[in-house]
Amino acid sequence: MRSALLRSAALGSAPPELLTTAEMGRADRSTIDSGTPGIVLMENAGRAVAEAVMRRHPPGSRVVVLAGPGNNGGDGFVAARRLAAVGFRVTLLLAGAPERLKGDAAEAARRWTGPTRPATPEALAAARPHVIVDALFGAGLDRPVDGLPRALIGAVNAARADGAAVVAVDLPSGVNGTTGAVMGAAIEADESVTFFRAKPGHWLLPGRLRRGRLTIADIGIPDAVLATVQPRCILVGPELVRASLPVPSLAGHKYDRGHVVVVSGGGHTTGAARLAARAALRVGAGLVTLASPADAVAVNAAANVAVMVRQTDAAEGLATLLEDRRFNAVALGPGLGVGAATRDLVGSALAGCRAVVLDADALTSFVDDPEAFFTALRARPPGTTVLTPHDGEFSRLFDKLPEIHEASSKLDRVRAAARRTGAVVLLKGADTTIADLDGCAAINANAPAHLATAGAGDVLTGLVAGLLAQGLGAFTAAATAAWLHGEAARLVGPGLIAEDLSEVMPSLLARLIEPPAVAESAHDRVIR
Ligand SMILES: NC(=O)C1=CN([C@@H]2O[C@H](COP(=O)(O)OP(=O)(O)OC[C@H]3O[C@@H](n4cnc5c(N)ncnc54)[C@H](OP(=O)(O)O)[C@@H]3O)[C@@H](O)[C@H]2O)[C@@H](O)CC1
Ligand SMILES: Nc1ncnc2c1ncn2[C@@H]1O[C@H](COP(=O)(O)OP(=O)(O)O)[C@@H](O)[C@H]1O
Ligand SMILES: [K+]
Repeated sequence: MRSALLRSAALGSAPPELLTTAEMGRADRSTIDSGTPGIVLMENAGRAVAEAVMRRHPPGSRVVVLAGPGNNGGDGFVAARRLAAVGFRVTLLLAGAPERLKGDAAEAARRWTGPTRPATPEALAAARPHVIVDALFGAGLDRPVDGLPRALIGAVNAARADGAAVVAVDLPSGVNGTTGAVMGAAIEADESVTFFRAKPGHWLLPGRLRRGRLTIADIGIPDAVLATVQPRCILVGPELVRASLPVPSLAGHKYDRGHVVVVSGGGHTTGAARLAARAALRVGAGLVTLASPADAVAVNAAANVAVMVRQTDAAEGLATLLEDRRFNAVALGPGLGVGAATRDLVGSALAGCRAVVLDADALTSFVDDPEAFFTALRARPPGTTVLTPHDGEFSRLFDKLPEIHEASSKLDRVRAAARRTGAVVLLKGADTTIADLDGCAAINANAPAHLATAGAGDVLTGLVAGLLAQGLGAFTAAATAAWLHGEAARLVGPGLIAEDLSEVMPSLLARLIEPPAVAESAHDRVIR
């Protein structure tokens, strides 16, 4: 399933693969080794940057190209030449000595025939630019910025605050393309023009907040290099979701679409499980049952119609219920409370091979002895378990582990957690990140900020469970659910409350799922 999702990446219109800076380096090298000279790639990159400037600014505008000492600076020299050729008033400021330029960047500098001045904050301010092309650092940024580069970054941001537009080459200087981290200081761009594929740092926070609009330019690197590079991370998008969503068969029945059990909290905390249960049903599970402690049965029964309610007393009750193998996905955590009773319920759910999604209190209940929990998770069949922590739950459970403590990005933290638990881990947020045991990862970035509202996470748990019940593997279910969740929030818009998310699911799914072709009958023709 997971590999199907990664394969289906090729079907989408916006390329979903996200390349680390190391992977991008391999893509460049592989293209160059196949006969395209590096200077051709650089010329194409610089032209794409110049075109981005031309799209929004008239000739005659004052442009400062701030070029750094590497190939990012080389792209800047090309952009400067192209902009000057069509009437832009270009000032080229170089950070570093011209004789330090090497290879393609040195060649691009030779092709620039205008003056090259030393880059200083004063020179930048004196040029009074309408537009700044930020070609200081791109993929080669490998340490925190300090000294002159830091002062230059400050000067660019000050000029932007005064009205200059900033177009970043590849990445805003100071943003790490692989991790999205700001390395000491970073430029704030209005647009970033990157090449071949986006990088994780364009989508992970805080990099995403610095890059402005993202333009991905074709610079002549063929898609075929992806077979060599084998990227391990994708951006979830509609094409991937469309390819993964289960389509019910005309000949099928509700049990073909799975039966979800959502475990309810006690009489005063049933809302979270109800939100999850309704979402599981809305996303297409054939049946959903709320497993309720005795004191919650009445309230759950009164508040549900299509969702069924069964009394299940504690962990033993859940274990007995789950002896019926038709219950093929279990969701638990929301509203359960933290403690031994929840740990026991999780134990009942994890026994056996049905799919399980654990959220909220089902995670927090294990913070005092995470190792026992991880051992139980690792014993499960691969691709059957999803954990959906928010930042707080993730930190409580994982942050004591050195490999997670030391990870340099959200992507690496989630990958390390997935490796440690064997489960698919989905770490929520504006840059929701999902990873599996093998390091396959996905970032989902379509969620609007108003999705951060009480109960939204419970709905996500239900969506994951509903998709697991319909047979999706854990990675695909988690990635698909995250995108549907974000998109539902966008459809509802500001004012969203968690209940709304499930209610827009039908119109959202209708846009994604092609109904199966129905054989036309004679009767249909007569009526027409
Ligand atoms: N490869 C290709 O064919 C193509 C590549 N393309 C372009 O190349 C870009 C990558 O180029 P790149 O690898 O040369 O790295 P780049 O971002 O210019 O920076 C390296 C320089 O910065 C320096 N430096 C780093 N950190 C620093 C710090 N904190 N503070 C101070 N200095 C620091 C570092 O210095 P050093 O470590 O040597 O002291 C080195 O000199 C990529 O983003 C894209 O725009 C396109 O043209 C398409 C074809
Ligand atoms: N700034 C944000 N932008 C977009 N989505 C967000 C943001 N912050 C949180 N979310 C999303 O909102 C949901 C909140 O879930 P969670 O924290 O579990 O809340 P609850 O426990 O109230 O259900 C998650 O899906 C998360 O990804
Ligand atoms: K840059």
